Amino acid sequence: MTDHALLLVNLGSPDSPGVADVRRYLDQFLMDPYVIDLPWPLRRLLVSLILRKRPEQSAHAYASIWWPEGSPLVALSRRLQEAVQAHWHEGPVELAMRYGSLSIEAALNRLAEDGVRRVTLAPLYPQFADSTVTTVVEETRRVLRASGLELELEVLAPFFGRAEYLEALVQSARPHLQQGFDHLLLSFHGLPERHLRKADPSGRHCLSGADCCRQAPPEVLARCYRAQCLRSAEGFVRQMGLSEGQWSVAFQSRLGRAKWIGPYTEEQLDALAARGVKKLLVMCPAFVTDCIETLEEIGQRGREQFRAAGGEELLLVPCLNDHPAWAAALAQMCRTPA
Ligand SMILES: C=CC1=C(C)c2cc3[nH]c(cc4nc(cc5[nH]c(cc1n2)c(C)c5CCC(=O)O)C(CCC(=O)O)=C4C)c(C)c3C=C
Ligand SMILES: [Fe+2]
Ligand SMILES: [Fe+2]
Repeated sequence: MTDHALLLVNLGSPDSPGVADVRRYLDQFLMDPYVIDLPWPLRRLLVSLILRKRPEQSAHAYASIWWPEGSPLVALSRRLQEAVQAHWHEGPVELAMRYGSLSIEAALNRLAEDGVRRVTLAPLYPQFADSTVTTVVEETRRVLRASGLELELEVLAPFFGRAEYLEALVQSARPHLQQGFDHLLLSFHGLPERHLRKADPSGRHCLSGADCCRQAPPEVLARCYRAQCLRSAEGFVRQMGLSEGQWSVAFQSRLGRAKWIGPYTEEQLDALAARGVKKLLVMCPAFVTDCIETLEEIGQRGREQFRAAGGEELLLVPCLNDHPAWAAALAQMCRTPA
């Protein structure tokens, strides 16, 4: 059987670190109603305000991490695609980006032309959020409806707690942890608190108390990004054999003035340095490929901040990228996607 394809979808990057390309990319990304969840006129107004200064700042940040092959996120996703293909014999493995170049539409058209009948869609996000997973799934469904392509679609569910993902994380991170460290910070991408409340099917569990994520019932856990991040972190440290006090969780990449889920990575970097942590390891398990948020925000700005606060060394643990254990794990999870 060679008619069952995989479609890997990551977030996407600007075409270049030039200000015009970054502005176009940010406009498409932030105008997605799953990312900035305001009615269109307000969203347009807010995004236009953000686009007055942000493209210059982000372009500078992108330029500092750009590779000869282009954006690290896109280049690493391509390498992952090739590595997964070696484990997936049921059909082609395609790659698309939700924003910017490499559209989902073009990928689906290529698959249909190749005679594919069945597609397993793998949003490359371990934890569920409307701003990542839902927007990818909805865009894929929209393209299928609009094009009339007759492709049977299955979706890989968020894999935050799956043994295959956690084991790959352990195998890729272990050599870095073996170098020794005072503390391990697991820094996840942040999310506005409003998004968490909106996704809560009970309408009252999320953010109801300091420990709500640890007591989330299954239907809440299935939709709560913060609870899923904590499960990933706990699963990873358990399998690594770390003890309490050696590690903590924080959330990075806050944008705008609204309240985001905490604790905030920026504040934790100062707090850890003040507590006497000298050698800090940071890993970012919400990202499967390294990107501006890991390489620049943590690897450059975070490192400077930690050192200025009295720390000596901040080491960034690479994301899963195209690690052989991860490529095998992803193919295996796609065989039982639900
Ligand atoms: C309201 C704004 C944002 C939400 C909500 C958000 C959620 C979210 N994002 C990721 C993963 C990635 N985000 C990346 C970049 C990025 N994210 C935002 C804003 C929100 N993200 C911005 C404005 C940017 C662009 C960079 C910048 O200007 O700072 C990336 C990296 C892209 C790259 O090219 O390298 C990833 C990956 C997750 C997982 C998530 C929700 C949980
Ligand atoms: Fe983001
Ligand atoms: Fe929650």
